[in-house]
Amino acid sequence: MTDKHLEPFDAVVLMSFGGPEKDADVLPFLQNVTAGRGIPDERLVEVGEHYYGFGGRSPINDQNRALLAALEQEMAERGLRTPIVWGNRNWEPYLTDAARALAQDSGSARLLAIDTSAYSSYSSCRQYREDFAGTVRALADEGLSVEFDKIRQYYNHPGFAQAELACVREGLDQLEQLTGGLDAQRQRILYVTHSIPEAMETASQKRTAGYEAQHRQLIDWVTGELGERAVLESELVFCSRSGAPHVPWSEPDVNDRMEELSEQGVTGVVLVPMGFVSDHMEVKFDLDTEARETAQRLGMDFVRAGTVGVRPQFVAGLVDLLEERAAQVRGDDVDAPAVTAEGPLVPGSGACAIDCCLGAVERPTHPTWAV
Ligand SMILES: CC1=C(CCC(=O)O)c2cc3nc(cc4[nH]c(cc5[nH]c(cc1n2)c(C)c5CCC(=O)O)c(CCC(=O)O)c4C)C(CCC(=O)O)=C3C
Ligand SMILES: [Fe+2]
Repeated sequence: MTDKHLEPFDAVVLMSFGGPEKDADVLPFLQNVTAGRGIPDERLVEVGEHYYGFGGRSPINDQNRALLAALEQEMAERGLRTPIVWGNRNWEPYLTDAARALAQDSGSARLLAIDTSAYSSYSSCRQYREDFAGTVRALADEGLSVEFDKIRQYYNHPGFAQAELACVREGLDQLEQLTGGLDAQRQRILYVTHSIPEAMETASQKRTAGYEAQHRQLIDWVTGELGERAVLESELVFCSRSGAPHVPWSEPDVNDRMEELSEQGVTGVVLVPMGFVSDHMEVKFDLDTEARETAQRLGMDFVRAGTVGVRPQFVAGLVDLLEERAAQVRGDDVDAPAVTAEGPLVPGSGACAIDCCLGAVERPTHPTWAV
């Protein structure tokens, strides 16, 4: 096979949230996450307990190690020789350290980033671009020149969408096995994503369909693909709200909705964590622990569907997106497939422009796409 490179990039960076690895990491990690964000202390204590309950170790880092290895393998199989590294916002390995290591030899590096979040919002897109800006500045102070670009938000890329569809199909199979058959009257699919503040939702609508609407578009696509298997009604619910009680966040909460549905005679649910690419702490605690307890209390049949994780369609889709972005930056003609009406959210276009997902506070982002 001939060697290929993702020209003009020197390396790929898998960019994620980061998480603690042991008890002693939990507090400093939470301080990193919440610096200046106005999260009530009670909420921090509560979230700290979630991590201590899992030995102080977030599942997210091992999941990123697995994703990194899967991406490496997929790139190698395509003959792509561009190196790939991993960097985080809130814990080691930090993005700035990963970028420094890449730039140290030649004094500069041009990096193409994958973020581990699929939808458009400040938390899931723009904030990562602020991190890039922070790294660019920090390394400039050290005399190193780094530049970032990123792949598009991929909630409607066929790779992610097909992998999500596979998760839903498996979840339905499990509920069917558990209860002896799917029952349109008494069972529901609950698609779950991370709740965000209403102001963040509004900001996400500036240049795209918006965070919530993107989830709904993908749900509609999945429902269509399920065909005759689309027996159960489905809806979108939220988890992991963390703001002060008087600040509005996306609703309904998954537990509240399960209570309501139970009162209406629903006896079984499949939870599909479509807002998370792997089984993060939110999935392990808020769904596998808390929502499962809610189901037990209500006497409901409960299935938690998988996340896309390292499913081959998802991993191959991410590498397709690397090739797509590199081609766009080179100015080559390239197909940008998408399964929903919004179409591909091309970086640098309106979908991910300088004011995309910008809320009340403006902090510098990188790349500083002007359009
Ligand atoms: C949309 C979204 C995603 C999905 C997109 C993406 O993946 O990026 C996401 C991911 C994650 N969030 C995570 C952890 C936390 N998020 C917090 C706080 C917040 N999240 C928010 C939103 C999101 N968060 C928001 C609006 C806040 C309020 C404060 C703020 O505006 O920043 C807090 C503070 C305590 C609390 O209040 O919960 C923690 C500890 C972890 C790691 C989990 C692990 O360890 O496995 C992951 C992957
Ligand atoms: Fe979060």
